[in-house]
Amino acid sequence: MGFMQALRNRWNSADTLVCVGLDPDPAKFPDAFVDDDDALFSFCRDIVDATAQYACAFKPQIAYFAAHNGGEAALQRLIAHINGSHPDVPVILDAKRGDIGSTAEQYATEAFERFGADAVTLNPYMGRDSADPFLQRFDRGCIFLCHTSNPGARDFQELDVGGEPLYQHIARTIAGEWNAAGNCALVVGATFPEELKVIRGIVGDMPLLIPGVGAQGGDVEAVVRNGATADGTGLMINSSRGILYASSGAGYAEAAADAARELRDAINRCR
Ligand SMILES: O=c1ccn([C@@H]2O[C@H](COP(=O)(O)O)[C@@H](O)[C@H]2O)c(=O)[nH]1
Repeated sequence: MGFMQALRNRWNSADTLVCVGLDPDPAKFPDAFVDDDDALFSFCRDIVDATAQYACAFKPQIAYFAAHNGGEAALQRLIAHINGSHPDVPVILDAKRGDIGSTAEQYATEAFERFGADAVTLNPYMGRDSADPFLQRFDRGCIFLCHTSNPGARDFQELDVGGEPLYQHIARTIAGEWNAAGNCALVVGATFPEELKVIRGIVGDMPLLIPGVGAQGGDVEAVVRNGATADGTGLMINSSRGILYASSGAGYAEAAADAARELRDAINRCR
C-alpha cells in the first residue's frame, strides 16, 4: 500500500491527525538515559511505543540523528522498529532534500531504501528535475516545503512572482503539474494560519504537513478551521518537543502519550 492510502487509512481508523515528531536531543533526555550508549534509539523507541495509538504518522528529523556518531544507524533501526511494531503508522523522513537529478537519485535511495521511509520532505527550490527521482516513486509521499513555520519564511516565500506570492505559485505548480501520480503533499506552518487558508483553497484535498503547534506557538483551532478538508481530515499536525519532552522524569513515556492524546483531542474538538 502506498503512503497516501496508508495515511488516509490511519486518519480514519485511528481518528487522529497528530504527527509525532522525533527530534531526539540527548541534552534533554531523562536521567535514565545518562549511561545508555544507545540512547537515541532507546528514547525514541519508548516514545514511539507510547504514542503510536495517537499518531497518524511519525516524523523523524534526520539532523537530530546525523549530528551524532552512529546516529544514522539508530535512525535506520528506529524506522525498522516502527515498520515492524506499528506497521499501520507511516513514517515521514524530514530531510528537506533537493539537488540536481543525479544527486537527488541518491537522496531518494537514502530515504526509501536505506531508511525505509514512506515519505520524505523536499525543498522545491531547484525545480522539477530535482524532484523527479522522488515523484517517480508512486508509492512514496513527496512532501514539499510551501510556506514554512519560521519567521524567516517571509524572506523569500512571500515575494511576488508574476502577480502572486512565491508560496502560492509553489502550491499551484505542485498541486497541478507535479502531482500526476497523486503522491504529493505540502509543508505549511501552523504559525501562518491565513496563508494556510489560501493554500487549502489552491490545492483542494491534498494532504498538508503542519509543523509549528506546541513549542512554536501555532494555534490548533486556527489550523483545523483553515486547513482541514470538508471531511475533517487532510492534515498531519506535527508536534515534536511538545510530545518528546512533556516530562524529563521517570514517567517520560506516559507523559508523551498524554501530550499526544491531548493534542489529538484538542484537534478533534475542532473538526
Ligand atoms: O516549516 C517547518 C518545517 C519543518 N519543521 C520541523 O518540524 C519540527 C517542529 O518541531 P517542534 O518541536 O514541534 O517545534 C522540527 O523537526 C522542524 O525541523 C518546522 O518546524 N517548520
